[in-house]
Amino acid sequence: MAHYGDHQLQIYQAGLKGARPRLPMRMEDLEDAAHAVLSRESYWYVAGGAGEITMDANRTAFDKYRIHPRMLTDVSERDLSVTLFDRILPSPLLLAPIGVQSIIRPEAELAVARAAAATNVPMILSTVSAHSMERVAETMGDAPRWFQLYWPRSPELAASFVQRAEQAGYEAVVVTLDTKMMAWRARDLQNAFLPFLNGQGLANYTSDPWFRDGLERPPEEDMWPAVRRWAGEFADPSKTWKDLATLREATKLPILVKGIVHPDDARLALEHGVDGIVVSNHGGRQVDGSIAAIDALPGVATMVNGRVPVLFDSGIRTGSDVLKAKALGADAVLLGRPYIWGLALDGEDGVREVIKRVLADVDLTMALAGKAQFAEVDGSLLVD
Ligand SMILES: Cc1cc2nc3c(=O)[nH]c(=O)nc-3n(C[C@H](O)[C@H](O)[C@H](O)COP(=O)(O)O)c2cc1C
Ligand SMILES: CCCCC(=O)C(=O)O
Repeated sequence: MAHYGDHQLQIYQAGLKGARPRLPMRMEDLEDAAHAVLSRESYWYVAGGAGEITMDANRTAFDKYRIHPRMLTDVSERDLSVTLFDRILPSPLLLAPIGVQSIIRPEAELAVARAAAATNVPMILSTVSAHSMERVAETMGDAPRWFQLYWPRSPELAASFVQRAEQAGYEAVVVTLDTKMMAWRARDLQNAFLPFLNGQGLANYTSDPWFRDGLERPPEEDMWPAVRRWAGEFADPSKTWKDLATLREATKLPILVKGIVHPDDARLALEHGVDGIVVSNHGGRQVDGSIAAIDALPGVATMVNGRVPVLFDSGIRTGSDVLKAKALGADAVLLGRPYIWGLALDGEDGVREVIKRVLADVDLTMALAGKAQFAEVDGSLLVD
């Protein structure tokens, strides 16, 4: 039986022929290598946060939780699969929605989509992608994909987005709640860099009939009216829980909410009929000084109590992070910045390689901790 961990042997075997890994193995070195090839503006747009306190805490908080390995269990046949919304996925990993990937490479989300499809890891496409959701879907065949919604001000545009997504074979809608506006981000302000203002990341808007209708000039001739309209449409700070009902009417797809860190919001989300929750603090990019995402997970998971899937992101870098998140109540996790470093360094191949490494690490760490089934990892994996 093939296992994700076999990737380890492939790397050693290539070494026998004198080949060293193309991408640095340690996550920190991977990020440093990406830093070296990207422009200052692009690197900091991805690496930066709303200050550094929560971004750092997202990593260091994992250290508080320690795995307590068990010996002499049969781990010869391992299974990392999870079932989400009736689809069996071979692993518990999804790609977090990351917008405006054209600042990294022009092929952007198309390269990521191909890597996701090749590894059967669902891609969650951002609303603010550089390529339209239809174009991305075309590159993916039947491979699983979800659509992340930045919930526009106009109900017409919101409905159009989710219906286009449904039409293009996206299997779930992830509504991001933590970005009603962009945080104060010192790195980007220092670089005076906001890629949307020169028209990047607007493909889903400029390809939308409703959005185009309201423009005095087509974006192909003049991007500025589209940018202005986007700035007005992007989000609506007046939205509240009751508005979820209008989204619910617009699509049959499962709706998840992303950005939940408080158990009371998990309760409200359930009361308003969501189909899943993503515990996330947006990688520390929105509220600096807020709770580390992994510390928010147990309270949310307890509140949800298995009624809907709970996903987790913000700080996932290694196999043990994935296992800790599962032990603390997540059904699956989203990988964020690391795949962007893979994209920066080696395009589609780089993204695929980063995914394979994380999954190899999950597989080996799980086995060495004494578990054969990811689905069976629970709180008993951790030191009390
Ligand atoms: C450059 C960048 C762009 C992002 N764009 C989006 C987005 O368009 N939609 C969204 O819901 N989250 C977005 N996020 C947040 C990610 O989905 C995810 O929550 C975050 O990256 C997790 O933190 P980590 O990458 O440090 O693990 C973005 C994150 C980064 C780094
Ligand atoms: C306008 C916000 C878009 C991208 C995003 O979510 C981020 O940069 O964190």
